[in-house]
Amino acid sequence: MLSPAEAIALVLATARPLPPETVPLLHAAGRVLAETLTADRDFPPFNRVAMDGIAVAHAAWAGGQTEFEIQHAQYAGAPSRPLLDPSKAVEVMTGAVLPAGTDVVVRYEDILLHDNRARIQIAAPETSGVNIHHQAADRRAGDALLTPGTRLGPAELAVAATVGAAEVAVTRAARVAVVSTGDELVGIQETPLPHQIRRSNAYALQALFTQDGAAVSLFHLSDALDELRDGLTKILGAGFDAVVLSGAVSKGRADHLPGLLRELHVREIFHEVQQRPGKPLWFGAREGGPVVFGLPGNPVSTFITACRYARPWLRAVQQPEGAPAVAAVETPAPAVLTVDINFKPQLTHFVPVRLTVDTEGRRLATPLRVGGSGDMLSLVGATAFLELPPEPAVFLAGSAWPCWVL
Ligand SMILES: Nc1nc2c(c(=O)[nH]1)N[C@H]1C(S)=C(S)[C@@H](COP(=O)(O)OP(=O)(O)OC[C@H]3O[C@@H](n4cnc5c(N)ncnc54)[C@H](O)[C@@H]3O)O[C@H]1N2
Ligand code: MOO
Repeated sequence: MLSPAEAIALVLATARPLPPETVPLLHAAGRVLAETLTADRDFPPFNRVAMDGIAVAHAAWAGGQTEFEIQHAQYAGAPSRPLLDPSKAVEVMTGAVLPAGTDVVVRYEDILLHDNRARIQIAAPETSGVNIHHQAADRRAGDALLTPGTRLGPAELAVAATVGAAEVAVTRAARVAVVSTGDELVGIQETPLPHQIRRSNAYALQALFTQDGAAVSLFHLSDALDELRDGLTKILGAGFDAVVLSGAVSKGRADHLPGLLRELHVREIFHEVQQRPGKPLWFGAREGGPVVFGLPGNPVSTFITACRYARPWLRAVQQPEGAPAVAAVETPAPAVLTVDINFKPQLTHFVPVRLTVDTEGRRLATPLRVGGSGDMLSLVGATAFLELPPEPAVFLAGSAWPCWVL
């Protein structure tokens, strides 16, 4: 049986970059850039006044002059007017172009203004340039500011806006079908009969994949073989990039999916991974069609396997052509267990935890009480999960293990 590392390698080997598309910047949050955005001008584009006050010639001030007549006022957004007489000053506002002929700004807090004259109350600095954000101090025109493969968060969107990228090329959103299966499951508006439950997995998966920019469609199919076959045939041919099923991949008589998927020409790449939860995980791909994740139906198994296998695939396919696909997939950072964990089976053990940071900056992982992989309530408050290897059987408090942040 495959280890999680072998399984994720097989999953990622199927990831092909999605093509780019152009979207308005307003709709680009969370998407992955498929072009290079360059500085269209210097940053800042002019010597920018950084404090409200007066601008003077440093040479005059350093030479002993402390009283300056105000020649004019320079506001942000107004074309720059030079200082014509170096013994005078210009009142300047933050964001204004520094007037030619001046090279230092003195804050209002450090001057007295009276009768159109300013008296400076502090000693001149040794050099000019104080309180000025100099042209090109941050970047030069033509510099690459954002490169392909960058996820557009708030900071990146601001950069795109400032270079005038009203539209940006991003990788197309992955189209994902989330399909729950099972005759015991009813819709969330329905009142379940005693032998039924409401379907919850699809909502967790929808939220998880949407966070990564995917366009998710929800489906539900019953366990009846004919309905399952008809439904899956339609879904597999509907142009999705990935089909994510939950349930019906284990050994029960109604667990038809592995056989049915083979019948529908979805090539099995693996079935079962040496792990808990999530051992019955199924993964395959259809030639010219979607990849298919058959996630085990128990809610904790569904959630953990979606995070560990489906989400990295989603991130990998969003990396544009040429960008290293594996760069999309973060590596787990170690976290320190706060309690002992005993786990004897020779399986990788995924443990939902809450992460905190101690006074020395170490990441601490406190396991949540999990009543088994059907206990979906145990995931509430989880911020990460540990990946404990098959050996040893006892994981001591104070030891550090790979940890995936949710
Ligand atoms: N004889 C064996 N039985 C089982 C094995 C095994 O190795 N041998 N593996 C167990 C493990 S581990 C898991 S996990 C489950 C996975 O089974 P399936 O993927 O076939 O899932 P189902 O049987 O369809 O459902 C399991 C459980 O989860 C509930 N469920 C399913 N879908 C949803 C949903 N969308 N929302 C909420 N809850 C859902 C379902 O009602 C079941 O209670 O198999 C073990 N059995
Ligand atoms: O591994 Mo199953 O996924 O225990 O619940």
